[in-house]
Amino acid sequence: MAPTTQTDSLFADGISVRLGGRGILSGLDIPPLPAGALVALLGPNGSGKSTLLKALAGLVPARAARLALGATDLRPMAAAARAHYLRYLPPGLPADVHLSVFEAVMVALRARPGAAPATNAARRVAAVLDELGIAALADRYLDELSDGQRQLAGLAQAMVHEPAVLLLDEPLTALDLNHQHHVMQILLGLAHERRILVVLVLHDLDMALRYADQALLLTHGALLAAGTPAEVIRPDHLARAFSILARVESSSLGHPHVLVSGLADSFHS
Ligand SMILES: Nc1ncnc2c1ncn2[C@@H]1O[C@H](COP(=O)(O)OP(=O)(O)OP(=O)(O)O)[C@@H](O)[C@H]1O
Repeated sequence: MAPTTQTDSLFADGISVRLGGRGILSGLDIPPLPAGALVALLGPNGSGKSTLLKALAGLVPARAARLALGATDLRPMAAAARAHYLRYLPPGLPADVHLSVFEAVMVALRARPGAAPATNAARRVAAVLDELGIAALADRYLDELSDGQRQLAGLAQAMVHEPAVLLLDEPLTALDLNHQHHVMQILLGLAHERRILVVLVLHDLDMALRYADQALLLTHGALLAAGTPAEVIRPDHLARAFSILARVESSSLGHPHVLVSGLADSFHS
């Protein structure tokens, strides 16, 4: 396997996925996503966001004209091999796994090629739990945690691996407001300081406006818009994608917010 550095961009062109006899993604061209970027994947329910992340991770059968991390062609790799480069975190961890949080993160770390010796590994696991503010959960069992706590444990599993690309499917969904911002700040740090490409599905457009470097907006399995969050999260795009009448205004704190004034049924397609 060719060595890959964490400074490579992800290239995904002509991504097509069929599931259950239906075309879910049809020749989707994603602009190159650079290492070190926090990319928000946006779109209405059923628009193909999860399918796209799974296609990148090799978890659903997909065709691609190009799928590469830098010069490394990911297409011939099965999901297990791709996981060394791209780590997919589903929206919820299975609730029936009887491992402690520490053990679960350790298992993830040991699965990494060239895993660190045991004492370093234990230190690394403890550091990640600490960084996420869940050190107190280390000895708790996954099947005894709340959904939000389990989501943070899943994030620790994904982070400890330090892949080149993190693919996070709705990582904020079960989290309270404090943890949502905490996690976004951690992800921003992973992107900007450790040069990891973080692609995350978000339903909260304000979070995307506030934290993301780039945004991708999907509708009906196609890319409606790509660019900076301000370029993507615009009234005309929101009307077409979400059938809402909305505008973006700056709050008194200087953060942009989406203000919804109504539903735009006439835009619904
Ligand atoms: N295994 C499957 N078999 C058949 N169709 C599927 C399968 N998985 C997803 N789909 C369909 O693919 C489309 C895209 O689903 P996907 O989960 O990617 O959407 P999403 O944008 O992530 O939605 P949400 O915001 O609701 O999570 C939907 O119409 C869904 O019904």
